[in-house]
Amino acid sequence: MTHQPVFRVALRGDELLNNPRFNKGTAFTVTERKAFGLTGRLPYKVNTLDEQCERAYTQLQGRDSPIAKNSFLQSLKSQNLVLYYNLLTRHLRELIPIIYTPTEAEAISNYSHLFRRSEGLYLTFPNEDSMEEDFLEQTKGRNIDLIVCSDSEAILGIGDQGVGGIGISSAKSVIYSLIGGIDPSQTLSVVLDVGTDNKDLLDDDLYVGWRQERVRGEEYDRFVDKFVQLVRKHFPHSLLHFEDFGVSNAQRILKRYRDSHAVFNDDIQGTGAVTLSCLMAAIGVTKTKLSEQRFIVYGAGSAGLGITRQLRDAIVTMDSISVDEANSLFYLIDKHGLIKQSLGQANIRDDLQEFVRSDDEWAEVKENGAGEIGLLETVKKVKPTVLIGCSTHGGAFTEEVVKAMAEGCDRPIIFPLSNPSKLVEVDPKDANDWTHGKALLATGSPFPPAKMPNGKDYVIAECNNALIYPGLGFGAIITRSRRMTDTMIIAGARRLASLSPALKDPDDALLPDFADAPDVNFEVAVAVAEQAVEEGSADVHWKKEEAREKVRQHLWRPIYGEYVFDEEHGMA
Ligand SMILES: NC(=O)c1ccc[n+]([C@@H]2O[C@H](COP(=O)([O-])OP(=O)(O)OC[C@H]3O[C@@H](n4cnc5c(N)ncnc54)[C@H](O)[C@@H]3O)[C@@H](O)[C@H]2O)c1
Ligand SMILES: O=C(O)C[C@H](O)C(=O)O
Ligand SMILES: [Mn+2]
Repeated sequence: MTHQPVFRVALRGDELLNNPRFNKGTAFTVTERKAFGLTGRLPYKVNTLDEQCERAYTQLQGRDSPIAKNSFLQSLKSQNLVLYYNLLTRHLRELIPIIYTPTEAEAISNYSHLFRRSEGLYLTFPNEDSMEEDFLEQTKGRNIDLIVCSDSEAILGIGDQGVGGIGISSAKSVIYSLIGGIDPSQTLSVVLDVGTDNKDLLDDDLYVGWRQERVRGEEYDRFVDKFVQLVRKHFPHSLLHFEDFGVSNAQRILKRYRDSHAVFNDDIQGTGAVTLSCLMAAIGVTKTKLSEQRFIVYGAGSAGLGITRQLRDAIVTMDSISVDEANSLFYLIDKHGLIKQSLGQANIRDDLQEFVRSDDEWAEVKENGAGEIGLLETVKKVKPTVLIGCSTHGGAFTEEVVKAMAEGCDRPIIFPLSNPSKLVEVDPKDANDWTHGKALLATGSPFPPAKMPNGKDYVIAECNNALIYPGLGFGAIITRSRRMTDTMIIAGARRLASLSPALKDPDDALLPDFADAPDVNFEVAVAVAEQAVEEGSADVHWKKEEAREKVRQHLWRPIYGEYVFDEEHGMA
């Protein structure tokens, strides 16, 4: 039986019932009801957490659509955190897609219309002067270990969502607590509302954010910098997680701050890490080396470039080849086709320069190699072994593309990673059918199993950064690391790869199931913590061998504590 912790609490009556962090609803005991002035405020029966979960689950089943379930759970979260997390823990596989990808995308795009209650911290451009005051007000009395923030410019694949981006910061924070075991009261979700260029939102009278075009350039940088400096000043040991920034800001901000604080960009680094793990599992099945692959990455934004760099670095380290040789294995395609010289320097972002292909290579395909080269042409010429999609272009991997790829290699590795589900580059069921079960598949959103020619199910791995970032973050937090280093991330990715079901059975999924995500992330956190201590990124006095026990001790679990009223020293 789990031991019940004892908390000193200063709140009474309605204040206690209205505080989601401390509220237990009908689970307050008779003694607590007397001590906290609740006897007349609650119905007679004292429920157990099991009973409360059963009731909440039944109520949830009464909602008929994913978005209605999402709203129900959102409201439960604002009433009783322990009950919310406990319920989710019991039904992880079923409920993660409701509170996270893909349903959260729908909730975010309707944010202003679904709005009922605020959550997290809204830092809005015109209120820049009071930013520190607002920040301190929101975090008063709490020790914040984790801050998730978004400026909402590139939310999943659905683009600029303005103030609704608070939804992705909150959902990512929830996953940290649910899967990673980070105490939710030590997390902070932030939206940096710097306006929006989403015309529908600008035209919407009910829009609840700052109805102005996006601030860019120096003013934007100053605003972001002010926020980052506040985080560094007040919570120097925290992890600052950036989510769904526009591609050029994402890269720039990460580079700017990564040597002075533990910052982490999930779309770049989290996605790079989970995809590396997934690929390691896939080449375990094909019995080939990383450096023997030819890669096409379709969509060269935050995720595409993050993945490319992560894979490239892994190839250099693991297969001991030069950076140039490793770069030459990658073909990146974006809106204007293959990224090659004739696009012109001005049209190619700086951070893509090392992956620009020469025109000469394409002289047989197009005169002088100039002109746009599309996906199908690239597949036919390059004969890729790996095709990764992070383009937001639903259906881009057509039957012709997939079949052309299957002609060039025995076991095509195809990861259509765009979210939410409707933007997936190819439905995994189709890719499986078109390749007669030969393709090794993973997607960014959850999909049902595909049928193999022998009638067996092929479980589609969910290659979503949520399978790894909670563990990466926990590993960094528990070691009080002041940097999130590449080596810490690789340690986590390798540990995740080692847990792939396909290592035991090549017909099984490439990555562990999300139902096992808490155990998987525990292992990732241990690997990251070990690495942080060993390399000296950690700021703790314990040894690498103690990492496992330390992670275990710090895991937060959604159970009720026993409350003692203490007006003077209690929590409020
Ligand atoms: N599975 C995961 O864990 C994961 C993680 C991060 C992002 N994603 C998904 O990947 C997608 C991209 O995310 P991002 O953060 O990199 O966004 P981003 O805006 O930084 O990048 C998208 C890129 O795709 C390009 N693009 C758009 N249309 C295209 C087309 N028709 N053909 C080729 N390229 C095209 C854009 O020009 C841009 O460079 C989203 O759908 C997102 O949900 C998945
Ligand atoms: O949010 C997700 O599901 C993964 C990823 O960070 C994305 O932007 O799509
Ligand atoms: Mn994201």
